[in-house]
Amino acid sequence: MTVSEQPCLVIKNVSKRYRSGRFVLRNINLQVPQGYVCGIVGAPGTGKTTLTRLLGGLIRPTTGEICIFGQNIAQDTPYYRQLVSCVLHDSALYPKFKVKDLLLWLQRLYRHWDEKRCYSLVRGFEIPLNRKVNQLSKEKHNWLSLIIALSARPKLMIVDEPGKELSPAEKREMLKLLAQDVVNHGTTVVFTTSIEDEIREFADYGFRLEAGQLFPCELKKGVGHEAYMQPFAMERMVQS
Ligand SMILES: Nc1ncnc2c1ncn2[C@@H]1O[C@H](COP(=O)(O)OP(=O)(O)OP(=O)(O)O)[C@@H](O)[C@H]1O
Repeated sequence: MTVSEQPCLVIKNVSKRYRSGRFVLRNINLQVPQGYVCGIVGAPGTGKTTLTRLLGGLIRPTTGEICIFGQNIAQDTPYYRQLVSCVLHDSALYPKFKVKDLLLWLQRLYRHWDEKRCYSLVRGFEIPLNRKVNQLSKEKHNWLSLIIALSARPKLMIVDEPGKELSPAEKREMLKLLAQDVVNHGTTVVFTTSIEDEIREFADYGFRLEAGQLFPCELKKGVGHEAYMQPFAMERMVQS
């Protein structure tokens, strides 16, 4: 397998049990190739946030391993942190920073930070630069989290229920923005949702999370996202 064919994300036999309870995820296997959108749909409480936090390296699997471009994320290297942006639906940004100071600080932190794009999105979504993060509305905070994640120019974006707290129109806009990033920059996107139609519209490949396991969703390919739809065998993504 050449480097370009190497999957962006590989989840191998991953299970997760919190100390206090049952297994939330059971022996999950998934491969996501570079430059595709993978959507995971699940009812409330099925483990979407748990999976997102595992992929973002925020918690550790009970068993199994997660590799990004062949590297196990348990090693937690700065290299990996530059490759991945993880946005949780309740992500908290530094509350006391003014937006402009936060962006300047992040710009120094991320090697591939795209300043031009960042300010263009900040202007486009009318994020007030002089306001403190904790004075932003929930909607603006949501947008800012996504803008920051995109501006870091990650190879892999992991987004937990994008736009969960936005209006349906804004939520669509957010999903479109993510899909555009795949077209324009070859980013790989993994997002979760509780709405199956979003998977049908925005994902190249979709999976249903149920009883701790992933099952492929039937997608009507070509509906609204022909531009970034390319043939790929789904069997290669889920291995049982
Ligand atoms: N830190 C934790 N400790 C113990 N149990 C937890 C913890 N976090 C989540 N859980 C449990 O794991 C299960 C899955 O939760 P999770 O938040 O991952 O699901 P979800 O699909 O994201 O739900 P929602 O759509 O409501 O956000 C739930 O039963 C939840 O109570």
